[in-house]
Amino acid sequence: MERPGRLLLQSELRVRNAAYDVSLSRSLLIWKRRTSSPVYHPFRPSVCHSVPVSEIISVREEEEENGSRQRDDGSWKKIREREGKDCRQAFTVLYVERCRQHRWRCAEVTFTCSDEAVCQHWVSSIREQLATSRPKHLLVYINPYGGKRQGKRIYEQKVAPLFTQAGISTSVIVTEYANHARDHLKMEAELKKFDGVVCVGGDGMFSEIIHGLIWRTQIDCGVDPNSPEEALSPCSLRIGIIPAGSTDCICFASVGTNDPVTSALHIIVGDSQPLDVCSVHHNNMFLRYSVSLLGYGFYGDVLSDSERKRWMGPARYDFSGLKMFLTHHYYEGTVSYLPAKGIIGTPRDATRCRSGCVICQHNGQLNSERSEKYEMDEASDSESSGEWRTIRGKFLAINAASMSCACPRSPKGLSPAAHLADGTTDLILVRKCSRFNFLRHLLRHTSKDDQFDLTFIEVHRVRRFRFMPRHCQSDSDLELDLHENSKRQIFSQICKDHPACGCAPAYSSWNCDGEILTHTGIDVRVHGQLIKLFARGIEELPVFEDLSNPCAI
Ligand SMILES: CCCCCCCCCCCCC/C=C/[C@@H](O)[C@H](COP(=O)(O)O)NC(C)=O
Ligand SMILES: Nc1ncnc2c1ncn2[C@@H]1O[C@H](COP(=O)(O)OP(=O)(O)O)[C@@H](O)[C@H]1O
Ligand SMILES: [Ca+2]
Repeated sequence: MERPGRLLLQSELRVRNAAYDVSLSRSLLIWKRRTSSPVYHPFRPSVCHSVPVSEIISVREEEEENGSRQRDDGSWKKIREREGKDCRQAFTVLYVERCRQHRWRCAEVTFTCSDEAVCQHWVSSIREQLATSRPKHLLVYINPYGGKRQGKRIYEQKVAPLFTQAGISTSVIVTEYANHARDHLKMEAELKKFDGVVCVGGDGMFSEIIHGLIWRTQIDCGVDPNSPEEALSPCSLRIGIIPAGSTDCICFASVGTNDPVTSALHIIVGDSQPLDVCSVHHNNMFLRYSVSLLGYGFYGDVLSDSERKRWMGPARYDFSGLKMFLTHHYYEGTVSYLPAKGIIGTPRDATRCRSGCVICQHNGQLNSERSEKYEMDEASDSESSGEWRTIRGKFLAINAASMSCACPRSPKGLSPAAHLADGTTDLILVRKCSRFNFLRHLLRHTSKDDQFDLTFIEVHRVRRFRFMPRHCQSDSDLELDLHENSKRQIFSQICKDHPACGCAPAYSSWNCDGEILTHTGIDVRVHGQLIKLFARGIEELPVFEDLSNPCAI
């Protein structure tokens, strides 16, 4: 915990009729009960509280008459003047309180003082400290059809009242069709008016938002977003995620919980968490961006199958997951990758990406130095330097996790040691194995056991990778792709008719943050810290009482 630093203000104020010494510094608000005797009272409620200024949600003035509080609106003032009653001034501070499992809630404390000037001085001093990195105007997109179709209700009931309380103004767009938010951000939105964008929906909706925002940023900065070699310009607007989808793994992996109120509070206090973004190309043609999972084979098949079962809601993933596990298809192809050099951390170490992650800071710094060098010496990272490695084989799944991909289904995620902002992605190859072994691997996502500690799994931390399915010898041959796909449809029909024939389809599809990609041969590149979220990474849970507690000073 932070030390209080130089005091800006100190007064004796009352909280629920007890006297408190209240102090404000740039970093902390502390209220400490004045005790007449130094004797410890075990049954008295806690006597000293402190709140980091960065976690104060808002402050509002109240007025109090003979102990009964009333909001400070004009009508009350008139009554007071007319009747000339004995009034005391009060103000309420709303602040973040931590609950179980990384959840945040809004708590409040009301201070009363006899002097109006003192009260106003307190209110204005606290407000002054809240300024800087907090958003004032937000552009909100709601997907009314995501998850359990509760997006609009969640926003209106749980989030909008908090934004109002914090003095944030909003422009709200309820989307009317898929890609509405993306296209609005790309072409129409007056981004200069806003300090951030809020996405109410799931991973698919978040994907729309980043596609709009990244595209728009490149156009505004004169960068060609189609080129796989170009260094993309980072987006300045932060994005807040109010989880209202089916998996919500981007929210879960960056906040630690899928809770709309917690997300709203991270937005209000102006948190900032950089995030890596992968660009996905096919033959130098831009396809999509990905921030969480890019999965071929198992996760691609689960997604394709589940899209037809949207009516089931989030349960469609369990249904399709079981079905694709039983189907047990494998796919042949070639994976090549460029291992991340000079970084600290590996996909199999015990460190976890947490709030203020030093690995993200170190590797992020390294990336920005590298990209400066890269601009001077364009060939430094290319194939010509011969660092690429190639693996040919039969795979049940090929997954690239740019972040842990933790979600309620798997609280540690697809790659538990992956980092939000280290400029790398963890490439996980699951080779063809028995159903029993694949089940062991899958089940380990939900237990403490290491899901990579199996002979048919390998995992590499990479900056770039490519995949080429076996049947696609010349990757440029789109016609062949189409031809093979129609062949595949015929085969799958035959396979349905003759379930025992055992032949597997040649192609799966890529699951790119919950969207299906139309091409199978892809070239993926990580762009370190390209976007920023209103989040701070998962907070380490406190182990024991902090010795540097300012109340102890
Ligand atoms: C037999 C026991 C199996 C347990 C396996 C648990 C592994 C779960 C790992 C899930 C990783 C999810 C990564 C996130 C993907 C989302 O982008 C995507 C889309 O999410 P959305 O519907 O937009 O919220 N969801 C899925 C399931 O593909
Ligand atoms: N108004 C809309 N109507 C239909 N689809 C939409 C609408 N708005 C967004 N979408 C699309 O819905 C898909 C799923 O959204 P998402 O919020 O991720 O929910 P889920 O987590 O349930 O998949 C996304 O691909 C998004 O592009
Ligand atoms: Ca990463």
